[in-house]
Amino acid sequence: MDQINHYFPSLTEDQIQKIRQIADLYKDWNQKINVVSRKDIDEIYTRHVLHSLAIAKILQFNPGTKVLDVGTGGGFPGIPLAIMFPEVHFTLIDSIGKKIKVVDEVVEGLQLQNVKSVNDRVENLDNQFDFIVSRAVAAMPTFTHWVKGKIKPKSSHSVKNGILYLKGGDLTEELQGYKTAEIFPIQNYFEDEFFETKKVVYLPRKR
Ligand SMILES: C[S@@+](CC[C@H](N)C(=O)[O-])C[C@H]1O[C@@H](n2cnc3c(N)ncnc32)[C@H](O)[C@@H]1O
Repeated sequence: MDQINHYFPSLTEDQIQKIRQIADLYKDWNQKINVVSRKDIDEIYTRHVLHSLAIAKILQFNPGTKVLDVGTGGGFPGIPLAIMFPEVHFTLIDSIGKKIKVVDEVVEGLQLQNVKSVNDRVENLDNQFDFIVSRAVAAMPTFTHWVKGKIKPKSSHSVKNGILYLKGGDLTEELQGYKTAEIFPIQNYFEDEFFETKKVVYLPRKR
């Protein structure tokens, strides 16, 4: 928790309060529906909250931006990002109903007004978004196939709309064929060995 304050000094008292509540809410819900591994729940601020917020180090979403979190599970990276950007509209989608139940309970517990949840496969969504965020869902070729056509062409940001994906390890092979991909090592932003191999992959929308 202290780490989060340190890396994001401009958080308001309300945002800090909400982030503080996260551990209790997940510890409680995780006993009923397992969405976070046991080892990770003790390190929820580093492994889930801070990891999710790495995306905020790459891009500050403008107010009014529409962001889709694909395969959100229990709400990562969507929930921490929704706390960080209260004026941005987040849609969190997962194909497993009980995971979305946890998302709904956490959203209610934190009184987040900017989060909508959807229990479906992303392929079935018709809407378009400015950005798609995700972590640990599918290899990039499968993922980009699933979300094809779901990113709006016009951007209000200084960069093109696109995908911000949290990935680990050597991505050389997986990202072959994605010439416009940019890779941001998270250890450049947060000093914790957990982030040693972790990256944010930014994939701008293709024309
Ligand atoms: C390994 S979990 C990751 C959960 C979360 N993103 C995290 O990092 O904690 C992958 C999630 O993706 C969901 N998922 C897989 N394929 C999906 C699809 N096509 N549409 C929506 N959700 C999907 C699964 O149900 C699962 O909850």
